[in-house]
Amino acid sequence: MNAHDILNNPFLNKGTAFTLEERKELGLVGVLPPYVQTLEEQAAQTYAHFSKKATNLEKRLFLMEIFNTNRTLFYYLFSQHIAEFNPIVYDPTVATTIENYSDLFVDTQYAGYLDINNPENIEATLKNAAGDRNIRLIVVTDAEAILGIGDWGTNGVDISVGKLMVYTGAAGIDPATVLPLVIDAGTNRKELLENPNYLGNRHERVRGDRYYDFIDQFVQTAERLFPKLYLHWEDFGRLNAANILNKYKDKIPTFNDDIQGTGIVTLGGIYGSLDISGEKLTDQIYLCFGGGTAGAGIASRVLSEMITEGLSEEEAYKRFFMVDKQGLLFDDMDDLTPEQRPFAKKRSDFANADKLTDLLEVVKTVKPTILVGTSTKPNTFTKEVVEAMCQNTERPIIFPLSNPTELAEASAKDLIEWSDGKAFVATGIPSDNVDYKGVSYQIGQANNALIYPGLGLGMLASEAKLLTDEMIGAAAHSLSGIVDSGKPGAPVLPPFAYVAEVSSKVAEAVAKKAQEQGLAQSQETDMKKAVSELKWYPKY
Ligand SMILES: NC(=O)c1ccc[n+]([C@@H]2O[C@H](COP(=O)([O-])OP(=O)(O)OC[C@H]3O[C@@H](n4cnc5c(N)ncnc54)[C@H](O)[C@@H]3O)[C@@H](O)[C@H]2O)c1
Ligand SMILES: O=C(O)C[C@H](O)C(=O)O
Ligand SMILES: [Mn+2]
Repeated sequence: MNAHDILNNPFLNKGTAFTLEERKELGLVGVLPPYVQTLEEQAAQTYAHFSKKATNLEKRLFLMEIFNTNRTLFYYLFSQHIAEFNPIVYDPTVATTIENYSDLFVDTQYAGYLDINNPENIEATLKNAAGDRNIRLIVVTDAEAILGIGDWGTNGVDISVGKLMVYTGAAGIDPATVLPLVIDAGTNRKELLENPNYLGNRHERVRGDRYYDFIDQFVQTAERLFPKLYLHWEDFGRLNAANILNKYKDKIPTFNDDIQGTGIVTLGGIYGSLDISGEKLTDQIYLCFGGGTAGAGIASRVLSEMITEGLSEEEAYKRFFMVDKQGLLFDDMDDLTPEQRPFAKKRSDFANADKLTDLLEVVKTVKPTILVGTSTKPNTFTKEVVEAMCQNTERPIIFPLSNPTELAEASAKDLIEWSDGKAFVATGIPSDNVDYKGVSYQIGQANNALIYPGLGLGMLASEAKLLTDEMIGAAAHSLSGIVDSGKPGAPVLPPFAYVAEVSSKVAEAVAKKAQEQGLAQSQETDMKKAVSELKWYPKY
C-alpha cells in the first residue's frame, strides 16, 4: 500500500494525527503537514469549520467530506454532538440530499448499487462493495417510499448511508462491518427519468415475479457471503415492505425499520405518556391516520401489547380505528391492504358512515384517546381535531410522525397550544421545547432512530437467529425510566441526546430476550458483557 492508498481509505486514514513513528513505518513521511494533531485537536478544528457553514445542507456536505476521508474523526465528532448532528446527518436534511443525490454526487461512500437488470451481478456487487471487510449489518432500500417524500430511485441510497451513520454514532456499531445498499428497480418519478444527471436506471419500477426473484436472490447471496448478517430493510413501498418482511422474518435475523422500529418507538412513547397520566393501555382508543407501512406496523404493535396486557384479540380490535385516503376503513372496501384488513370496521355499525371520510368527523364519532399520524399529509391535525381529541380524554396522546418537517400532520407548538398543554406530543423530526403558560414542554422524538441502533447492537451481540415479537416488546419496554417523568412538561420519550444510554439499554434487553428464547448463538453467555464488548469507539 502506498501513502495515498492509506490517506484515501477512510477506515485507515488518520490524516494529520498519524504520529511521526507511524509516518515512518507506513511511508507517509512528507505527505502530511509536519504538526501532529491529536484526535481532540482535529475534532475541535473540524467543529469550528463546520459551525461556519450557513445551511444544514452545507453542514451535511461538509460532514460527508469528513466521513469520506476519516471515519474515526467523523464518529468522534458525531458522538460528541449527537443531538446537534442528528438532524443534519439524518432526517430531515437527508431528505434534501436524497432529492439532489445525482446532482450533488461526488463519492459512493462505500455503498453498493444492486441493479435489477443484472441479477447475475448481485454476488460481485456485494463482494466488491464489502472488499475484505467482514460485513455484519446491511441496510438496504429500494427507495420507493423514502420517508414521506416517495420514490427516489437510486438516489435513495443516501437513506441507507444515513441510517448506518446513526447505527454507529448512537450504538457504536463498528463502521467497518456495515454495508449500505440500494436496489435500483427503476423509478416512477418523471423528474428523475428526465434529469440528465440522474445516475439510476431510466425506466419505470419493475414489479411482480422479476422483482421478488431479485429480492430473493439478493437475500440468499447476502446470507451466503456474510454468515453473521443482520439485514435491515428501509423505505420500501406499501406494496412490498410487509410482504418482504413476512417472507424472511421467521428464517433469518432481519428487521423492517418502518414497520417494526416505528412500532417500538411509538409504543414506547405511548407508555411514556401513560406513565405520566397514570392511565392503562387497555383503556385507550387508538386512531391510526395513514394506514400504510408505518401506520399499520405501529397499530399492530400496540394491538399486540393490549393483548399481552390481557385483552382478547376481539376486544383489542374494537379499540382500533384506521383512516387512510378513503376515510375510515370499512370491510366492504376492495382496495384494502392485507395489513389494513383486520382493522376495517362494519359500515352498518355507523349511522354517519357516509361522513366518515373526514378526520374530524371520525374523531368525534369514535372518540379516540390516541391519534398517530403516518399519512404524509401536512396540517391535517387541525385545531378542531385537537379540540375534539380533548373532549375524549383529559390527556390525549397525539403523535404527528410524518417526515420530513414539511410533511408533519401538525407542529408540536400548535398541538400544545390548541390542547391548552394537555396533549402528550411526540414528533417524527426533532422539535424545540414549547413554552406555554409558564411550562417548558420537552417534545419527545418518536423516530425509529431512537431504538433501531440499540436493537441492532443487541441482535449482533447475541448473534440472535431471529428477531421475534417478544424481543421487539422487550425493546419497547426498555425505553422507560430513563427520563424523570415527574417534572411538568417532561417528554414522553428520552431526548435524542440520551441515545447512547438508550441504545445500551435496548441492546441488553433484546439480547437477554434472545437468550431466554434460546435464539442467541454467541459464545458469550453474559449478554451485558457481549453488548459492551461489541461496541466500537472512535479512537486512534
Ligand atoms: N417517525 C418515524 O420514525 C417514522 C417511521 C416510519 C415512517 N414515518 C413517516 O410516516 C409517513 C408514512 O410512511 P410509510 O412508509 O408508512 O408510507 P406509506 O406510503 O406506506 O403510508 C402512507 C399512508 O398514508 C395514506 N394516505 C395518503 N393520503 C392520505 C390522507 N389524505 N389521509 C389519510 N391517509 C392518507 C396512504 O394511502 C398510505 O397508506 C412518512 O412521512 C414517513 O416519514 C415516520
Ligand atoms: O427516517 C426517518 O426519519 C424515520 C422513518 O424511517 C421514516 O421513514 O420516516
Ligand atoms: Mn423509514
